[in-house]
Amino acid sequence: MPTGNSSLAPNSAIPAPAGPVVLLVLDGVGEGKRDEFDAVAVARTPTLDALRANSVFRSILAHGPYVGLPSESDMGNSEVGHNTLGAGRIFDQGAKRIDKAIESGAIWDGAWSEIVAQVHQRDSALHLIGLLSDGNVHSSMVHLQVLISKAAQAGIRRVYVHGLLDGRDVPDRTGEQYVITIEKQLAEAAAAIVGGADYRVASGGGRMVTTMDRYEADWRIVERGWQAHVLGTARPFTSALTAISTLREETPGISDQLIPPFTIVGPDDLPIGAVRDGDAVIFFNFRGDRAIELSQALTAGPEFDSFNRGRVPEIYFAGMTLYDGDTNTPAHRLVEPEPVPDTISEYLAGAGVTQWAGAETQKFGHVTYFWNGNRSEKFDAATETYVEIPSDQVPFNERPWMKSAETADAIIAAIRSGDYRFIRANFPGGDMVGHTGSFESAVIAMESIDLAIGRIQQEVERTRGTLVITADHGNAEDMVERDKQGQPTLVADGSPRWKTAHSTNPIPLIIADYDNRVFHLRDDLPKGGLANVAATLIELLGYEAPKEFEPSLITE
Ligand SMILES: O=C(O)[C@H](O)COP(=O)(O)O
Ligand SMILES: [Mn+2]
Ligand SMILES: [Mn+2]
Repeated sequence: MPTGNSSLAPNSAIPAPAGPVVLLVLDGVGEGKRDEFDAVAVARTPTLDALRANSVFRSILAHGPYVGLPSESDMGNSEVGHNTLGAGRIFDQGAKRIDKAIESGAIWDGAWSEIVAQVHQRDSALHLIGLLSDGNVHSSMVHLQVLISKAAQAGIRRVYVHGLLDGRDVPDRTGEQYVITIEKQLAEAAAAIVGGADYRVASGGGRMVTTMDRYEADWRIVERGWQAHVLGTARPFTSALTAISTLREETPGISDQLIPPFTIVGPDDLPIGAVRDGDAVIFFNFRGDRAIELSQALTAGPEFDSFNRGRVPEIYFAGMTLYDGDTNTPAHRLVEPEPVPDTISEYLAGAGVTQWAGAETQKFGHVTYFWNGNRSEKFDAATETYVEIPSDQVPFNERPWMKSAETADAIIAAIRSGDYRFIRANFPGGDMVGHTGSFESAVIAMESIDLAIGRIQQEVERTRGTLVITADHGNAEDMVERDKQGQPTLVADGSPRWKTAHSTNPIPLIIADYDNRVFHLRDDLPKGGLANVAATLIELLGYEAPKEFEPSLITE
């Protein structure tokens, strides 16, 4: 039985097209300066260029307040972007939700009191695992700092931070600064505890090789994190700063995200903060995609078979928030999420509109789980199909074409089947290759995506459907770190300081209709953004958009 809301009325002005409405989300493809650091502009993209020139085209906003983030300077990201695309409305998101729970004190109403009770009763340690970053995408330094202060106030005597290095949502090669900040706070907090306390960084590693895998793309990443944080058997160092400087010397130019995992050991060569029976563990990341797998490893029983965990400590585990609503992962959390109700998928399922969603592994959950308001189950299994194409397990600058061709194959098969009225897919190249900081690779990523779009476009045209192309946030269109005036910055040898993070740029919206329907862009929505896309899609499918949605960007 569909769980959908079935109140979509037919649109009297814009009829449904003969063929499907096909939405392509080009992950991390914004509207840039079209200069030599804009991989989207530098790439040879004849199909995208022709679509921009010959169909309905405008740019829309995908950052900060337009996707529910605190300020204009917050770059967008995939979670909030796909949540907003699917919800058709703007909700408080990510960091902002946790910030509010800290302000109101609600953060201490959930699992926190059980954590404190456990640590006192068992005379055990509290472990804080997560990303050391102020990118505000997966985690926030402020949240970690608040937890450390609160632990000290609660008189907890042993606190160990297992800190992952970012270099992906913040400028690269800045990892040390975050470690220095946290070590200083840990030392101050410990010094203030009467009778002495042990507050230290106990392990770490670059986030793309340690712990933060997503969508089960490569469990070995989580296994390495398990060894570093839980077992304490990663490569030993006497401090996190020594670890980072040594590992950097061994691989000059290494990105923070790729720094191998490490464990801090004491003079006896034993790990200072391995996870033991009776301990409490908080994963302080708030975003789910890259937090689910370690959470599973930390809480699953003997049936767990994604890697061999060896010793499995008996612990109290809590996440910062709920990471997966369908599997209730994790069972304990500090902040309860606000569900996103009445997404576009739910409305379409309720109206009986057949839907297909697909992407390669790296973004599969984005077009399903995030798109559906953090829900991985379908609304109506009878009318929805999800297809995942396995991603390569390599740094993506080495395979920048990713699975663009295979994704196009799957979309074309879905169109040809005639079974689906709404098809949505994600092409990750602009984002995943943009994050590597390799400009040449990002150009190739865009060219391979353009080739894929060309093939899809022909099929949409042949079936008299509508092709809609947008993105979720920027990345590949601005590949250089800029100063406050927007000028590119250089490294010591005069080469550009390549940027690995997202941008705050607007993103494109292209609507190419091949059924000769008449509609125009509205001119009264200059601040239109991702939240306006769902209503636009519903109108393009031939229905009236729900009243609670942000308005459609088109009019008859
Ligand atoms: O998880 C990541 O890869 C980055 O932190 C954010 O990228 P995404 O929001 O595009 O997934
Ligand atoms: Mn993205
Ligand atoms: Mn990204």
